[in-house]
This record gives sequence, C-alpha cells and structure tokens, in this order.
Amino acid sequence: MGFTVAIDGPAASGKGTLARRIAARYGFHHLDTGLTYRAVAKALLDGELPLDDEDGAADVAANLEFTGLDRTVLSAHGIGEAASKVAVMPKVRTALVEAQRRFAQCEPGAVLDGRDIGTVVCPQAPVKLFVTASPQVRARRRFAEIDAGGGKLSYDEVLADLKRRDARDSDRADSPMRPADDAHLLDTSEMDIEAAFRAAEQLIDAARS
Ligand SMILES: Nc1ncnc2c1ncn2[C@@H]1O[C@H](COP(=O)(O)OP(=O)(O)O)[C@@H](O)[C@H]1O
Ligand SMILES: Nc1ccn([C@@H]2O[C@H](COP(=O)(O)OP(=O)(O)O)[C@@H](O)[C@H]2O)c(=O)n1
Repeated sequence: MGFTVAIDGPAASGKGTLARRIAARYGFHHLDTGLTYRAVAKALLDGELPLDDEDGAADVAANLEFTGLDRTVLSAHGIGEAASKVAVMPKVRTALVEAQRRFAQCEPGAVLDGRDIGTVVCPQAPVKLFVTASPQVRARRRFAEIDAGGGKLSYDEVLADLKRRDARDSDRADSPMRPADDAHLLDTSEMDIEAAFRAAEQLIDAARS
C-alpha cells in the first residue's frame, strides 16, 4: 500500500490547490473527493431527478466512474450546494467511500482531499492536514474565481452560500466535517499558496523519513 496524505477542510480553504501541489511534488496520485459528490449531484440535476431520493442517488454513486471527473464542469458554484445535499445521505457516502478507499491504495502514494478523509476514508493515513481560513478570506477567494469566470454572484452571496454549506457539512450525522484528533491544523488565512505548501512539505518529509 502506498503513502497516503489526507487533506480536509471547508470550502475554498485551499485544500485542492495544496493537494495538487503535493501530488506533483511527490509523484502521488490525487483524488478530489468533492468532485465525486459533485458528480452524483450533477447526474441527478441533469436527469431532473430529486436530490433527496437516497436510493436513486446511491445507485448513481455506486456506478460513478472516477476516471474522467471533469473539474471545470463540476466546479460550477450551484453544483457545490447540490453536492452538500446528496452528501448527507449515508447510502451515497458508503458507495463513494468504498471507491475512495480503493483509490487511496495507489502506489507510490495518494493524496485525497475532502471533508472526512482523515476521520473516515483513511483514518490510518500517516499525514493528515486540516486546512482552514476565515469565512471572509475563503469567500474572497471563491468570489475571485467566480468573477474571473464571468459569474454574476456578489461577494455577500458567495459568503452566505459558503456559510450555509459549511453548516450543512459540519452538522450532518454521517461523517461530519471535523479535524481528526491527529490532524495538523493549517490556517491559510494569512498564508499564500507557497507558504502553505512549504508547511505541508515539512510535515510529509518528517513522516517519510
Ligand atoms: N493559501 C492561499 N492563498 C491564497 N489563495 C489561495 C490559497 N490556497 C488556495 N487559494 C486560491 O483559493 C481558491 C480556492 O482554492 P481551492 O484549492 O480550490 O480550495 P478548496 O479545494 O478547499 O475548495 C483558488 O482560486 C486558489 O487558487
Ligand atoms: N469527502 C467529502 C468531500 C466533499 N463532500 C461534500 O461535497 C461538497 C462539495 O465539496 P468540494 O470539496 O467540491 O467543495 P469546495 O470545497 O471545492 O467548494 C461539500 O460541501 C460536501 O458536502 C463530502 O461530504 N465529503
């Protein structure tokens, strides 16, 4: 089994950016598990199927192809909100977590980012990071992305959306978002991407030596 790096944290904290940098640095495989929840939500939205039909959503999750998840299409802002609704359903999580665990075994290593990687998907991972930033900093980052892509949401709408989604992710009964007891907390509110990467690199190098 390869080396696993587990990265969790709330929306727009920088976990995906960090995960991609780490994967490139160490030659590890990367799975953005948020895309798997987003893909289930998108399939339901495209099929005009209800977001709260647990058996229907679990069926989509069980048949989801992990290769070829299109980040550009799936990162649309509205899909994040829908994803957090399907993510409260235990049968959906069971189906996706099973496939995520298989991915985590990739050689020579795998970086997975999400909400429950350190607590549920890979509790044995030798390196766990919980990446945070203040809601205002995260909303500024997400707003800048949406704005650059021609989106029309205001900063206040983005901030309200992030807070609502964080609450849904933290308050759900199954696999709520929380740092594992042995996770390293990385607050990137006043850290640029390079500084966050250097901090993560030190922890990984120490764990591998
Ligand atoms: N430490 C950082 N400082 C400034 N901007 C960052 C930092 N980390 C990530 N970003 C930017 O913030 C946005 C959200 O980052 P992303 O990695 O997609 O977050 P997440 O995966 O947690 O939702 C991206 O535009 C990214 O370039
Ligand atoms: N491991 C994971 C990853 C995502 N999710 C859900 O999927 C949604 C979208 O996740 P994401 O990581 O793509 O969201 P962003 O942080 O990129 O905005 C989250 O709000 C969670 O509800 C989850 O429940 N567990």
